[in-house]
Amino acid sequence: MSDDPGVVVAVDVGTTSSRAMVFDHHGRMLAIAQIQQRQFFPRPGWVEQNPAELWSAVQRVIPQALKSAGRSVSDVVALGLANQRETTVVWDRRTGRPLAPAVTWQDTRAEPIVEALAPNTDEIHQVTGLRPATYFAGPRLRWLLDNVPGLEAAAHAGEALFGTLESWIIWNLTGANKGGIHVTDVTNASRTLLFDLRRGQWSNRMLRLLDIPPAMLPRVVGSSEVYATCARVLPGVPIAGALGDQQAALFGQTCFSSGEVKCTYGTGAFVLMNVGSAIVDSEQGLVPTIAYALPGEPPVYALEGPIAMTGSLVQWFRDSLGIIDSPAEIETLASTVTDNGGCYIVPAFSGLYAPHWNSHARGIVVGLTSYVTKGHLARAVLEATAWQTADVVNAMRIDSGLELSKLSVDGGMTSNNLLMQHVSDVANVQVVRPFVSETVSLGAAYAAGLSVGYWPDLDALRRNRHVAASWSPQMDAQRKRREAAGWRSAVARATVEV
Ligand SMILES: Nc1ncnc2c1ncn2[C@@H]1O[C@H](COP(=O)(O)OP(=O)(O)O)[C@@H](O)[C@H]1O
Ligand SMILES: O=P(O)(O)OC[C@H](O)CO
Repeated sequence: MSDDPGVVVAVDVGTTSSRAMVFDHHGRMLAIAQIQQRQFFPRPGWVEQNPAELWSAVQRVIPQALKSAGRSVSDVVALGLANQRETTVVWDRRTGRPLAPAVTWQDTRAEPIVEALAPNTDEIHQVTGLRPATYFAGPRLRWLLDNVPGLEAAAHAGEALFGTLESWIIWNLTGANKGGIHVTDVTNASRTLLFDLRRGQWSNRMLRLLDIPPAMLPRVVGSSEVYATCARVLPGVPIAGALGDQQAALFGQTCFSSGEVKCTYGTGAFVLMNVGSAIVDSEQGLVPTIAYALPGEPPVYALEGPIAMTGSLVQWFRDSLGIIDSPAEIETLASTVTDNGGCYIVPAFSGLYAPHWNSHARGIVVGLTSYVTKGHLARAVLEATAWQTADVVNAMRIDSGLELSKLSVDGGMTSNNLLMQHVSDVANVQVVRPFVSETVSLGAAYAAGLSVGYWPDLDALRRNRHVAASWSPQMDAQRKRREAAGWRSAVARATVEV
């Protein structure tokens, strides 16, 4: 008899791509398959995706990854999911067809709905832990109910369903119109503005405030339990874990203890700190959220600083300005100079998220003189990510009263050494990158593997973690003070309403 324990498959439905990965018992990634997916920008501030395209990507990446790992469906002990959060999907219960485009987390069309919630901000904050913003799913669901013909009536009749992307994918994996289950994991639910963070259930008050028909809501489930078995793609395999991608990264980084912090650098950047079993409220513009919920245990909470624009500023530098041909080139260009030449870029292209939360702020480049070269601009692009991280980490220090000396990092931008050094310098932390940098998928795999007993406990996951690189603060204090003042002044100018 074989003593092969099998493999766990994880799928990460991200913003720019969907990926599937195959992991072994040591948490090693055996194979990855990835498909880029489109974003649509039909009007200023609108960012949509096609739910059918995302589901089709999932259907293709899973078999591709299994094939390149040399494994078959019968080797897969569990499937875990991670997803871009807050993105809103509505579909028809009978046909399984989407009733509208997916309205993504970056979309600001629900601004008027959010503004109308302003008088109730304190109460909303009390219930959901969140302050109204277009970032969260609930207001854009209200927008869809107002604007998609027939949706409101279908929702009241229980024929139209709402979900974030893990709901949509689980629905499809478990049989679409024939018996698909309609669930959402608790970490995704906590990002809707419809969820009572303390009670761990949908909030009747919020549903009334946004006038959301309860019949369209998914059932809330934990992050690490068997929800159902797949009817399609991986027939018979238990779907055993699901988390929003940033919570998955926290889990994959094995930040299981209170005070441990990670930052994932992709399109945007998301700093999450495990705060343990009690909600920590923020005076500093951070977002209390659910980190994960394991079976039979109370939920673990996190404090989050979402940053809207980091890697996407590098993409803009490449695609709109054409100064580089690939993201990796920005490091070479930035290394042609030793500092930013007095130039700062605040990438508030669609406002600023944490800790400023200013939806009127707009992007700004300050300090231009004839001295500034494209090398300085490249540096300013990278430094914008570092300073935004520092702003969030400093807010976390104040809210938590902790020193926060270590930051675990992952995501596409962490291959940039100059950037990682700058993060370490300006946030005054030791930056640590683990060997498996695909921590979103790893976290989803861990949640799924734990619930089927593939891994026995959190300690087994901690033992799988190996550090690949680390950076310690090196910048002299005087330069740091000068540059911090430059950044603060640039942010102040970006937030002046024009
Ligand atoms: N070497 C690099 N230096 C700076 N930015 C990079 C580098 N490599 C990738 N990026 C940026 O990282 C992002 C891709 O990271 P990824 O983790 O795949 O993002 P996501 O999960 O949001 O799709 C892109 O926005 C890209 O511009
Ligand atoms: O798909 P990503 O990596 O850009 O993540 C998006 C976040 O979940 C939005 O909150």
